[in-house]
Amino acid sequence: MATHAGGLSTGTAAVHITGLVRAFGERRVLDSLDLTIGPGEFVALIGRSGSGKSTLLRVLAGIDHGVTGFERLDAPENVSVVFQDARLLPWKRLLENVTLGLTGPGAHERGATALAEVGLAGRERAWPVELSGGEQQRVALARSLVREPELLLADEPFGALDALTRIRMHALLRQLCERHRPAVLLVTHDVDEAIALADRVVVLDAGRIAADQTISLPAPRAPGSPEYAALRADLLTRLGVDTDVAAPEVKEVEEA
Ligand SMILES: Nc1ncnc2c1ncn2[C@@H]1O[C@H](COP(=O)(O)OP(=O)(O)OP(=O)(O)O)[C@@H](O)[C@H]1O
Repeated sequence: MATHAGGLSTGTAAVHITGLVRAFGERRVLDSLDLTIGPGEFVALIGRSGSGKSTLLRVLAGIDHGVTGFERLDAPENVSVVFQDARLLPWKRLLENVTLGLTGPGAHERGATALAEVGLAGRERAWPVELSGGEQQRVALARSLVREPELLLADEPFGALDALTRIRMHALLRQLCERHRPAVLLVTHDVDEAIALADRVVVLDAGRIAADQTISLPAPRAPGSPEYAALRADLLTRLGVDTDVAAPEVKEVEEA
């Protein structure tokens, strides 16, 4: 991508954006946006529908080439993206899906190891159609991480999964990120998902980062503690949600 500096060295930020503008016609969806993500840092991006989350992700992924302007736009060249749907090639076996485009020696072994890391050891020769939605997303994660990206971009990766599978995927993603240490930008609508996973939660509003909250709660971050409830309520308020309606379970905890 022409606007990417690429190839940042260790110790500098994985992502460094200042003054980013992305307009569609007259409408500035991203408006002088500033954001920095450190190496290995896990940042969750939340914001109202249409606030520009996916647009920002597409810019960083190099998929959106229509950036209107910026002062600085540094992102690594080695970026992997995971979407809500796994986007596996149905005519290729799992191992081929994971290793597609991989060059260098040991691609086969690296792919098999990645599949094992996501709990799919021995399924290398299976076809995507034989897998559940959650299993397909595991393959998508393996395909992303086998490339050892400096930056992992994830756009609602668990949005189509049932609640139980989503919780399992949270644990898996956290574990994989601790092992591979990519910088992560996770777009999510789910405030609880953001708090469960991220080192920082940033809120996108009116084209800019309106809030940037470091999450210092100890793991596992189960809802229930007053600190969790306060953080959740604060983030929901920033999203314009009435927290009295949105968090009945928090009220019950407080009343108990
Ligand atoms: N190619 C395009 N042409 C015109 N407008 C666009 C285009 N892509 C996005 N937009 C507009 O930019 C705004 C931001 O879209 P984007 O998909 O980034 O929002 P989002 O925060 O990811 O939304 P959601 O949470 O609903 O997925 C929306 O109003 C959308 O209509």
